[in-house]
Amino acid sequence: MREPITSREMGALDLNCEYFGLSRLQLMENAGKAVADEILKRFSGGKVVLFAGSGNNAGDGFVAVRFLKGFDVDVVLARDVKSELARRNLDILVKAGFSVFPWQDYDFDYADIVIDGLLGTGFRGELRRPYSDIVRAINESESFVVSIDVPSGMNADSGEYREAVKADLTVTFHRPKPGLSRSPEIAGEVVVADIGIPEEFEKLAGPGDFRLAYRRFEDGHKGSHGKVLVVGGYPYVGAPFLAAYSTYKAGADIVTLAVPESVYPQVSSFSPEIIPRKLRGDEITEKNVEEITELARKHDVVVFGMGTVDKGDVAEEISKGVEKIVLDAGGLTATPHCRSILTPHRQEFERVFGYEASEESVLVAANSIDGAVLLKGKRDIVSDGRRVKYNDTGNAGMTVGGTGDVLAGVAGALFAICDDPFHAACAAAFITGLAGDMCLEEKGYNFTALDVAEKIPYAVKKVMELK
Ligand SMILES: NC(=O)C1=CN([C@@H]2O[C@H](COP(=O)(O)OP(=O)(O)OC[C@H]3O[C@@H](n4cnc5c(N)ncnc54)[C@H](O)[C@@H]3O)[C@@H](O)[C@H]2O)[C@@H](O)CC1
Ligand SMILES: [K+]
Repeated sequence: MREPITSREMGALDLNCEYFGLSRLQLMENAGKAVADEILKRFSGGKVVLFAGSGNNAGDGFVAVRFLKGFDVDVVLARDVKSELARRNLDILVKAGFSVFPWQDYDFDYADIVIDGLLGTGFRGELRRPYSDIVRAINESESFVVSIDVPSGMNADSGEYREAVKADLTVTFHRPKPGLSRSPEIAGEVVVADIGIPEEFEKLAGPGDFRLAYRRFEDGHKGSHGKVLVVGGYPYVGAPFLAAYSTYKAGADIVTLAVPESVYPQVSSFSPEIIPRKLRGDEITEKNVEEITELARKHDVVVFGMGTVDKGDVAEEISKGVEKIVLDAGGLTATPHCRSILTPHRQEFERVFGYEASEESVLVAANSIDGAVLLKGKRDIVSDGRRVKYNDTGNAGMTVGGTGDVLAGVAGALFAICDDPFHAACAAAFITGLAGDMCLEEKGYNFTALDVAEKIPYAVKKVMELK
């Protein structure tokens, strides 16, 4: 059986499908048809009662009954249908003359088959009435019970339940939900139905991946959206600044930029938003490790290396005293001792790891660290040693200098609020490329890294508004 998928990951995949052109309505049609097919394999006729909730789980049920030709079907609504897609499918049933009843008016005395389309992966908390009444009625019946996706009342991820439908058969979609194997006593026989999501979509970063990493708190205080320490500079000045600036643009609350004395005067005059810190000496060396580690204590993540050359030793020492680090440019030669994201381009990757850049070698490289490798390229490859994703946003205009620094900063901002380096890296690659694509649309190919940074908030807005 395929590896389970959590409801958050499934939600991300389903947003990605929609973004790549495979609509939720199509998926719902396939899901409903799959439920009907499993019933048709086992029964040739009889009385069916579909109990429907208010979400897409109900929508799958409305589709399913359309395929049960020759069965006597009653559709029973627990409450008003809220999901627009489910509503569309319910309207079809009404138009087609199906018998539809509100639960409070329905006299449930007999069914050969009950279809449980009450609650799926959107279920939270505990069953409220009338759901609890319906679940009890289903469990008291002698009917063959088919649950759609998960038995209603069960948490799809943990398998926990207080009161839940006891299914004879659960038809779940795409991949099993983790809760099903944790509560086999209520899941019954589990069938994993293919609903037509291409394998490749599992490996393609999309807006769903960004949403897995990005979080906003309504009641947030200063700092709750991330505190990032960016360390870099010398010989280059613009690179660490670009990274720090982009960290803000990707939503971090506090960004501190620490650079050596030699470049401090320039860097500190760039932007009033960034808090500049002066590191002793003309370039970053081992003697700065203590002050950097001390500074890092007030931050969630350190982004190290932009504008430096061969500072792997320093980066490695810093990584011993912090929890999360993003390494770029001169920091890449380190083997980090904490959770990390490495952002090499092809040449850097091949120099540091000694293999030709490929999906396989990125996977192997990522396996050697506690974190993720984000290989930048026409098609970015992200891996944490277990999972691999590609990212196809971005365009030829992004070969301009500095876009790598932007990406490192964005990765830092996302890593500060998301503990999973793989999700943070996928999100960073996707959103930075999208910002680049928005630049291309507006300005043609002659945009700069600063233009990409400026577009990050708009890319974020676009992704967060997707439905
Ligand atoms: N994600 C996907 O890719 C796909 C999902 N599909 C179906 O969509 C389902 C998820 O749909 P939804 O996200 O709409 O969620 P659900 O249909 O599971 O339920 C959401 C509804 O239940 C209500 N609800 C939540 N907790 C409750 C509680 N404790 N008591 C009473 N009501 C409660 C919510 O207010 C919401 O209206 C899946 O389980 C699956 O059946 C399919 O259509 C195929 C594709
Ligand atoms: K269900």
